[in-house]
Amino acid sequence: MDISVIKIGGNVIDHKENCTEFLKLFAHFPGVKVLVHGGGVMASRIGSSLGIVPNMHNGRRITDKETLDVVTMVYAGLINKNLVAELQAYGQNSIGLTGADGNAITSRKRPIKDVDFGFVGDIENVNTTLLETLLGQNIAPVFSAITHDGKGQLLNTNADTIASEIATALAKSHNVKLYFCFDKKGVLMDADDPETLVPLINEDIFKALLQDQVIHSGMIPKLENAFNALNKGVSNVWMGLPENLLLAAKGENAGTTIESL
Ligand SMILES: Nc1ncnc2c1ncn2[C@@H]1O[C@H](COP(=O)(O)OP(=O)(O)O)[C@@H](O)[C@H]1O
Ligand SMILES: CC(=O)N[C@@H](CCC(=O)OP(=O)(O)O)C(=O)O
Repeated sequence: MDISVIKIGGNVIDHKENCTEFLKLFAHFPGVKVLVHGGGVMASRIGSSLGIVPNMHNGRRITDKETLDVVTMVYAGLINKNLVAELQAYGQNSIGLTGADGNAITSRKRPIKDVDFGFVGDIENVNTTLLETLLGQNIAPVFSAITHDGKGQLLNTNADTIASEIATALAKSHNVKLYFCFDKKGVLMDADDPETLVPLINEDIFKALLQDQVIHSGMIPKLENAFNALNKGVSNVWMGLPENLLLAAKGENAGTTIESL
């Protein structure tokens, strides 16, 4: 099968109009597809309103017990169910999942090294049989950023990592393309200036831009996940604005394409 794995960032879905525009696009995107959504900005805001202050390290959330409850409610509940309901309205049958549903994604609580990330899971397995069954019925799986350890514990997992690991697992038997849609035109030399787009990036350029702090915060895990997918058999990896998704699918350069060395 030709499969598109599309990730949508929290900064896009946090704006109703942008979210709706993206979901219509996703519903009409040709072929078989999987959606993975973030929502970090919403979890931070809703958590803060409950007195649970966000704690980030290099773009990744430190997830204590209270934060895990917040992210479960916000990602797997509020966001995931609203996205699925809206997709149904656009004629795209879809099913909202955490990693626990259908045993879709198992992960292991990250061991404590320099930093204790708390209830954060590193992915161990993606249930491709389940995904193939759903995709074969033209039901789009819609994943929130929650996985489980198989022993009853839910874990928070970066949504870019989920997209990358799903794409990689499916790439063992299918032709998979991975698209990261977010609130910027792509990788930028100046994150506030869309005119400074970097149209192609490889790992050497990434390391140099990281050193110069041109790339920071959430862009670090996004690019690490992009290279991970490319190095493990995903045929194309792209990042950019949701409205440029169709151009990207046609191979037109409207964002940043990730290249292997
Ligand atoms: N060089 C860069 N180019 C574009 N964005 C960058 C760059 N460095 C850091 N960023 C930041 O990374 C963010 C994207 O990461 P993140 O917030 O995790 O995305 P998402 O919306 O997908 O969750 C951008 O909104 C931007 O603020
Ligand atoms: C462990 C970890 O960092 N989890 C992420 C999951 C959500 C996410 O990735 O959302 P965006 O795509 O909107 O950033 C978090 O809680 O922020």
